[in-house]
Amino acid sequence: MNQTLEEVVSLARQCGCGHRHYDIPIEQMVVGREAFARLVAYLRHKRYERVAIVADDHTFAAVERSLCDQLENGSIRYTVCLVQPDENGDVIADERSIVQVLLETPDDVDVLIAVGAGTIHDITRFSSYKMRIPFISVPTAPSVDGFTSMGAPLIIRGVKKTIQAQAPIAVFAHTGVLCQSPKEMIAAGFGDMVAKYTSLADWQFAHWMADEPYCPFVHQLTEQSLQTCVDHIDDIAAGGEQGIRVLMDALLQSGIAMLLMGQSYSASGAEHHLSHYWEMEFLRQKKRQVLHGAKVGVSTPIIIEHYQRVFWPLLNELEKRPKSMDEATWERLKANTASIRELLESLPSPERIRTMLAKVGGAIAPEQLGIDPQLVERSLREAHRLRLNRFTMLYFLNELIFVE
Ligand SMILES: NC(=O)c1ccc[n+]([C@@H]2O[C@H](COP(=O)([O-])OP(=O)(O)OC[C@H]3O[C@@H](n4cnc5c(N)ncnc54)[C@H](O)[C@@H]3O)[C@@H](O)[C@H]2O)c1
Ligand SMILES: O=P(O)(O)OC[C@@H](O)CO
Ligand code: NI
Repeated sequence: MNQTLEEVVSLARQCGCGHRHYDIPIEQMVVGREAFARLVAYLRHKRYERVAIVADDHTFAAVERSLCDQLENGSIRYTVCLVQPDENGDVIADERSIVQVLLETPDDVDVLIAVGAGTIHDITRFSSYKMRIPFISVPTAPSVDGFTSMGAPLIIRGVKKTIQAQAPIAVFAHTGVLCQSPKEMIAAGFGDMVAKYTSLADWQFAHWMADEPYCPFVHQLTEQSLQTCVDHIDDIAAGGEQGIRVLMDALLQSGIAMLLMGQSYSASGAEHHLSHYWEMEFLRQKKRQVLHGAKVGVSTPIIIEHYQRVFWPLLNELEKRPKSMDEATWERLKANTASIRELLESLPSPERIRTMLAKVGGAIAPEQLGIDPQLVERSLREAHRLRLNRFTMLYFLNELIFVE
């Protein structure tokens, strides 16, 4: 983390933004080679006797010997639930996976341990919440900022919805395991961070235009985690321990920012709408899933281009009320024009973002991920409908501007 966990807890307590900040239940957060030894010490300290690991075939293989040997040496008894992939070979955070975890978890378990990346964490987060027991996070790849957050984005009847559940009570991220994770997952983690350029801009916009709850401290935590990744891009691209630690710390900090607000505004704007739309389309077409961070990485410059192309001209036509706008929208937009201009100007160019993504080995265009231009076009028109309670600039342009 850029700031220690203790600093964040203390700053959140002093925050004067006027909004409720959720308590951070995370008691320990370890990123290092000693993570699994510290996990065992933590389990013993908590006197947890019955532990259930939730993983999938790949994530369990990534930690198996190093984690299980430690647990056995520490006399911790554990069961393992390996969540099964769907017909396409993907493990999905959906009804089936959740029911599998509920069925395979013994009734007297004290704590669940999520051993995996974003998907395993969301399945475990939701299942443990419904079982009214805590969960511990053991990330196997620095691929998303969803380890420390409390929301679980789930696919329910084919629709991606985020349900607020719970954050972990502790995180033990073994840097040896993270460094061994596939390079695409490291690039995806960087992509999920780059997405904060547009998510933060959308959040700020939502606050100005629709009085959505906003907190400068949470904004700053997220921005700081993004900036450290940008500052250390060479280290992250090299994939060594130092770069992976910087990336992981940033992902954990962004997750805590979401947790403090009890929702994901800071981390997920229109670029996430597009990604979720593509994900659902791939599920419908029974195509193999693409990493979340890879999708939000390529959607971020697309959203910036779209805002520059569609929003910018609108801001120059506000002297008289344009026919495309109702009175209230016009007044509000006029009152905030200077701030919105400045906000749009502050976004990096799409080329700069693509250069950064390429540097860490990530995709820069949707076609590289099997997402065709028609799907991109359709998502720019429709994807905001997935989250009608999220007031992004994309929502605004599609729902509140009336094109004849
Ligand atoms: N809760 C949140 O706040 C939040 C935040 C961001 C993303 N997410 C969600 O996370 C999900 C995506 O997670 P993801 O991108 O981490 O992918 P994932 O968890 O689906 O993992 C992708 C694949 O990588 C494998 N894998 C993981 N670690 C590995 C390792 N060390 N070695 C080899 N293979 C490994 C997995 O088994 C899986 O097959 C999406 O559903 C997204 O919406 C949630
Ligand atoms: O819950 P949502 O809004 O899908 O986003 C969570 C996460 O992907 C942010 O990086
Ligand atoms: Ni994300």
